Amino acid sequence: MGPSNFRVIVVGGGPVGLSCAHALSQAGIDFIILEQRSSFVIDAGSNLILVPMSMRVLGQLGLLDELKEVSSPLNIINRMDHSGRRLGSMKWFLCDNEYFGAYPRVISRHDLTKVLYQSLPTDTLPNLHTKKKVSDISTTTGGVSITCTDGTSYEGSVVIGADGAHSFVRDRMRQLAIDNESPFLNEEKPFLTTYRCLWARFPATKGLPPGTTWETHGGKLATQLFAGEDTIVMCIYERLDEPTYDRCRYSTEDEEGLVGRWGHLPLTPGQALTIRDAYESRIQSGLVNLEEGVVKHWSWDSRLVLAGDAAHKFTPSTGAGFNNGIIDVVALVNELNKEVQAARTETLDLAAEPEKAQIVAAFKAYEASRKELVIEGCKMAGNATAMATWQNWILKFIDRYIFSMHVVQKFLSKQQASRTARAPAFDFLDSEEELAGTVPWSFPLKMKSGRIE
Ligand SMILES: Cc1cc2nc3c(=O)[nH]c(=O)nc-3n(C[C@H](O)[C@H](O)[C@H](O)COP(=O)(O)OP(=O)(O)OC[C@H]3O[C@@H](n4cnc5c(N)ncnc54)[C@H](O)[C@@H]3O)c2cc1C
Repeated sequence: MGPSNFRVIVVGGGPVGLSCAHALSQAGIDFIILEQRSSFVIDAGSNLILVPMSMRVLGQLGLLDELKEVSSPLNIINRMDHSGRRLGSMKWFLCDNEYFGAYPRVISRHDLTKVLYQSLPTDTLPNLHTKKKVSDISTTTGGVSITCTDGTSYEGSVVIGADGAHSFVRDRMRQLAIDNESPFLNEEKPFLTTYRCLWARFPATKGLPPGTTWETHGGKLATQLFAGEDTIVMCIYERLDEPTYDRCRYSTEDEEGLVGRWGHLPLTPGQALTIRDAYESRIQSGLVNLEEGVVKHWSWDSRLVLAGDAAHKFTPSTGAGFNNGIIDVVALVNELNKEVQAARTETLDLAAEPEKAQIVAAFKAYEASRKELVIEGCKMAGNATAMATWQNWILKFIDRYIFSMHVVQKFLSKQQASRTARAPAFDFLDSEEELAGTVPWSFPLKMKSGRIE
């Protein structure tokens, strides 16, 4: 950690907050993390898919080998309708192994957060605080001051809001915009929910080896099943009667109600495993609304900036949420690091802080580099969910007859590959290029091995 006066306060220690900790620590930028839960390792939640763009930067952070040990490669998604009729298969999610030399991987949220937390340098651990629910943020002439519900307070230069879809930092940004009569005003409720998702994790069963993936599609409801090493996760997407901007918390009775409505439907061919079978053998489950949208303004002045689900929310059908969150971290820390290094070099003072204008420019450059790709990704995820739940006859027709055509998948895979290739990597870290395939990354890494300059 550099002896700088520039200190970043990260609100939220979920997967994106922990990724910030790695990136800031590698850049030598002082930081603290404030997390409301009692642990950084999350023992709940659905599994996550890691795709090549995030695996590449996790490799730069030196975490890929460890993550590979606790994750399984995914290759083919098999698809059928609710009556068991095959709809064909596709590469997950249009991610062609040959393009980037890697299969996507399925990992439990527990293992992901465990690796992210336990691999942090020991000298940074005192900067990570649990049981700190942020309840107030004020901007000062020198930076920001944060208060938590237990009465403790923290001072810093900027705040990164990595505090999820219902972000407190985002609410505070809106209040500051209102107080200052600023045109940079976000909506009060930026995310629309059209679907809810019941997820459940249950013990691995015979006949579903790690990496097996099944989807079922049909009117109003779609399912996904991912087999990991020890457990299998199912996600059931149900379309709501009416889309809503309101937050909703569901109870176990609501979960049981959904299973009552749809429990007879198969997750795999031949009724071998139904939704009810999987739910009844669950280790954990949850029912959540699937918010969708991209926040209009990602930063406030030179003080507050959003990353991950706080800035954008995707339906999980394409596994895009965390994968985009970590790329936010890359783009944001690249920009901040540039300004911190420039301030240090100009003044020959390791404690120098960037000027306000430089931080504003860094935040704007970060947002500009991410927005377009994130909006595209969000639309794609929403379309995938709409198509799988046969939202109208056109989508049903495309899903049943067009999407499984090899030529269509090849075309879409190439488009997806060009989006992936545009994802940035850390520009201040060298790397072994482990993920090299037939599509060149548009952000070449400086190679330790000297293969690419
Ligand atoms: C069913 C399901 C399946 C998914 N599958 C995938 C997938 O396959 N691939 C993928 O990439 N993504 C997937 N996602 C999305 C992924 O889970 C999210 O995008 C990811 O968790 C976002 O990380 P985050 O750190 O931004 O937010 P979160 O994970 O929500 O973490 C935010 C953190 O901030 C803390 N916090 C909140 N408020 C405060 C406060 N006031 N003070 C202090 N701390 C606070 C919270 O406790 C939490 O730890 C899925 C989501 C769902 C619901």
